[in-house]
Amino acid sequence: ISILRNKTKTPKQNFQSISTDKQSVAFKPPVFEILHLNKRGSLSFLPLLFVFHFPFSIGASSVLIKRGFIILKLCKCPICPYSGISPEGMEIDKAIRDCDDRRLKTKYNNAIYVVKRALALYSTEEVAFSFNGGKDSTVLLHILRAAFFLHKEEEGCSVDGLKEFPIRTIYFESSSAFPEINSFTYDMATNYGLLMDIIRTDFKSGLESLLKSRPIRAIFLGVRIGDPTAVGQEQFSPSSPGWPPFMRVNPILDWSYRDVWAFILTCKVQYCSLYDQGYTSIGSIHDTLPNALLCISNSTGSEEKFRPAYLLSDGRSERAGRAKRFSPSVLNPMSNGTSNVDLQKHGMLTASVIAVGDEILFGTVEDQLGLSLRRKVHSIGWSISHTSILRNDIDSVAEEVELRRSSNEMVFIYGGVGPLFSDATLGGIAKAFGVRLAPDEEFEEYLRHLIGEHCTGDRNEMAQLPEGITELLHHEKLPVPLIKCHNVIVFTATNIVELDLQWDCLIELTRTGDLFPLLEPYKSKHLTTKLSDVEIAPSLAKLCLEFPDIHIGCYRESRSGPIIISFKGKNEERNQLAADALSKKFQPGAFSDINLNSQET
Ligand SMILES: Cc1cc2nc3c(=O)[nH]c(=O)nc-3n(C[C@H](O)[C@H](O)[C@H](O)COP(=O)(O)O)c2cc1C
Ligand SMILES: Nc1ncnc2c1ncn2[C@@H]1O[C@H](COP(=O)(O)OP(=O)(O)OP(=O)(O)O)[C@@H](O)[C@H]1O
Ligand SMILES: [Mg+2]
Repeated sequence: ISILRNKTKTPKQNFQSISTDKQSVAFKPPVFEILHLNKRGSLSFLPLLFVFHFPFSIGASSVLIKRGFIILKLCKCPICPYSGISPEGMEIDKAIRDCDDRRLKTKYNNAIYVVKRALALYSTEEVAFSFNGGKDSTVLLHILRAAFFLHKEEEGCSVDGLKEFPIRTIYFESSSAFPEINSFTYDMATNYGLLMDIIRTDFKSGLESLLKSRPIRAIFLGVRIGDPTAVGQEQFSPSSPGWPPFMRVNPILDWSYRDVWAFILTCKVQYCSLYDQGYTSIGSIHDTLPNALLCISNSTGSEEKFRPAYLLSDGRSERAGRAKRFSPSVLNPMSNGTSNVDLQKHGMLTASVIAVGDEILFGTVEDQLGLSLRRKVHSIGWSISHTSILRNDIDSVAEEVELRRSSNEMVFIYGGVGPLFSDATLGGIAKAFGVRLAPDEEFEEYLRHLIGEHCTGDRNEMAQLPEGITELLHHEKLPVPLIKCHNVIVFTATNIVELDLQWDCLIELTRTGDLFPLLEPYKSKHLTTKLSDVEIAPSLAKLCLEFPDIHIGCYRESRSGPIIISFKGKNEERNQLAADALSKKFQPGAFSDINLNSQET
């Protein structure tokens, strides 16, 4: 205003401020000053005013000027001394306090609480904010700014005049990011004075080098419970094994899709333009499309139009526009050009059996299910390539499932399914397939019948299944259906009787449906000998080459006792031929038949 007075050389009294409207919109509130120009003078000062003080947008409609008014709209500007974190951080707080959305208020207060606890635990230099311009990290940006302000206020420190937001911001920039995301991220950095660390390598190595150069101990992330990467995380979760050590702080972990949009719209904060074009969750340009559920169908066949992201009614479909991460051949192991018939003919199908449970791993309980399950799988003619026992840990399960599902036709997994904190199996499977755990209404219905009134917690949380990849296998004899996620079948059995029932139902469903092929069962033949291992070793090695279709195994029950040789194949005659071939290489009577088959079924 003083510049205006000087430029126009209008006496001070000629300008009269007739109204000041400080609007409480989110962030740098535009301040309107309407000045009344008593004596109409030259308007040439107006362009000059723009040049000299461009952060302010100056409106002066000719009508108004004729009537002697000039409107000055004083807005936020990155280089303007009025920029900074105060009082805008408070504008968010005020917007939430003034709204009537009680759920949003609770979510907001919890998120603020988490940030404030983190700021109490770590110094400002020790925390960082991982920002990618997405809607969730946009929400987090504003929560961080508000919480920082509140935290400093509680500490009795003033943040007035701070031009930069002191929590360092990390952005992993990638050439496959949407340009809109990139420019929005940079715009936000400028608008809010974010101190950016731009990293152009992958997350893990980028963080490794960042943590070497900065004293960062905790990183704020906009991860939400529905995200695949949220599986197993809490509001404070140490980074995973194999990652550099830091605390992942997830203040909006419990926010739903609706909560995110309620916040953005209530606080009227800016968000990336892609969300107005039907994108509901944004990955890379290679794997993200607008959400088809927001498509406005048009009969003319012209370009498709999409409604904005905040109109998506069911947040569970948030990631519908994101492509899944696995290849079709892994998705359907039978679709890699080899037909079921071919595979069956050659009896080449392999399965892995995975047990999940600390109690099994540490030997606290005897794992009878594993033995029984391996025999069952073998009895349908499948070969077992691997069996493993895992800790109750989502990352361990995810890693193993990912490895086994891609190298085997089927994976059978048991243990660790249920509502306990230690039940990591379904979360691990979800993570292995790159999907999130989401409440499943159908499964919830079964649980409702089963648990009924005994349920104290949120049944919805118990009924969370890997989203978009789960098939429930119903059988009238089963109180709860079996869970199949592509080529991974989950048994919920906790003892042999339950496993027997689940297995029998599965086989019945397989016979009637097309879950997986049932193959010609293996047949075994066993010989025993008192010859030493050194004596028989060369002949056995040769035999393996002569009978590649037969699995020839050799073991002993005690160091000094006889050796047992097993022949396992789909054809009894071939087993016999191999056994005869071995016997012929030694003195008659060196080997005798032994019947062990009763143990095998
Ligand atoms: C700051 C930061 C920390 C991360 N920490 C971990 C971690 O501790 N463990 C992990 O498995 N992934 C970690 N990630 C990777 C994410 O879980 C996830 O893979 C990544 O955000 C890519 O997700 P998208 O494929 O859905 O885009 C981290 C990512 C970021 C940005
Ligand atoms: N490239 C990245 N740079 C910095 N942080 C990232 C990056 N990608 C992911 N993050 C962190 O992980 C969180 C979750 O990522 P996600 O892809 O779900 O983005 P978002 O912000 O949630 O947006 P949306 O779900 O709409 O894609 C982000 O909020 C952010 O904290
Ligand atoms: Mg997200």
